[in-house]
Amino acid sequence: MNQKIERLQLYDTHEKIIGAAMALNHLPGGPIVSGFAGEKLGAAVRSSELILTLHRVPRKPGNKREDMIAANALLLQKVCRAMADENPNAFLAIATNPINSMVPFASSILYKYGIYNPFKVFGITQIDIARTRTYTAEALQVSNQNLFVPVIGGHSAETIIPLFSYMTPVEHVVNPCQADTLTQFVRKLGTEIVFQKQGSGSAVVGVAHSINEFCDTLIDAINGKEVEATCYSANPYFGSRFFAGPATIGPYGIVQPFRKFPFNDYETFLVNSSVPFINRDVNLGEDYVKVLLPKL
Ligand SMILES: NC(=O)c1ccc[n+]([C@@H]2O[C@H](COP(=O)([O-])OP(=O)(O)OC[C@H]3O[C@@H](n4cnc5c(N)ncnc54)[C@H](O)[C@@H]3O)[C@@H](O)[C@H]2O)c1
Ligand SMILES: O=C(O)C[C@H](O)C(=O)O
Repeated sequence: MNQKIERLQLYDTHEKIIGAAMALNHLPGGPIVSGFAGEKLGAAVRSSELILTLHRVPRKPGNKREDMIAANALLLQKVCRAMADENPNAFLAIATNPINSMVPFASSILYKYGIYNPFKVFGITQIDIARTRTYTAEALQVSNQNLFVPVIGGHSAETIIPLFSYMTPVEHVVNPCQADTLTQFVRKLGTEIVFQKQGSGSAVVGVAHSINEFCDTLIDAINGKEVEATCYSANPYFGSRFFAGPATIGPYGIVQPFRKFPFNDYETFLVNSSVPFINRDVNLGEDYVKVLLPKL
């Protein structure tokens, strides 16, 4: 349990969430947990400083992340509506896939509701850092404890970009061939888990770990510190309106989105080839607003 969280309000359309909240309350040292179901989404988001979404349908083998927009957008729209009604100043962190489209989708919806703050909407891409770190350490046969590789771009097979030239500690180096092999490997890991779980879900434990890492840092920001955390957010620096990378975040949201710094030729190639995919995904998310809102 994360000791920095004082109060945790869980929401699910299904009543089973009440039992899940009760079970979490049995753990010592954690937050006070309440469950909210059905029509009680407004009560669940009321007075929360951070609203986190990790709902609904994980993809099935054969699906791409972008196939999940229709399955997952409606509930995200409802969360945005509840924010507009109950808690317009909260931070919104989105782990629901497809992140590349869901963040622009939520941003457009919040804009329509008159409460969009681009500095307070985050897509959680931390899992790509965890995977890169683990498998790079394995390839180099070093401890993964202190190893860190920044990962930028987006969260999909075509847009995850590990920056091996910024790996720390600096004495660890991967050669160009290893960089390409690891990049292609890490890009496929989400799909591989979905395949191996045979339609029963996705990387549940990995995302729990990654969300905790991200939220732990974000809570420090909410509590007044200036921190660095990787997220997919509004970003004007790469030729797409959204882009992931280490951002500086403070109590009022993102202070400085990830900016370009010198890339090697391979990283430049990856960035240039990811931008058209991110633009496509951003358009898919924004276009879905036009599909959904007239029906509401
Ligand atoms: N960002 C990441 O790194 C990352 C990693 C893994 C999974 N995901 C995404 O997280 C989401 C969930 O995946 P999972 O594998 O945990 O799935 P899961 O099936 O294990 O969990 C989904 C949960 O959503 C709940 N739910 C369903 N309908 C709901 C509704 N209308 N309102 C509220 N809750 C609802 C279900 O009760 C269930 O508890 C998917 O979109 C998946 O792609 C993201
Ligand atoms: O791949 C998925 O569908 C889930 C998640 O995005 C992951 O990377 O594991």
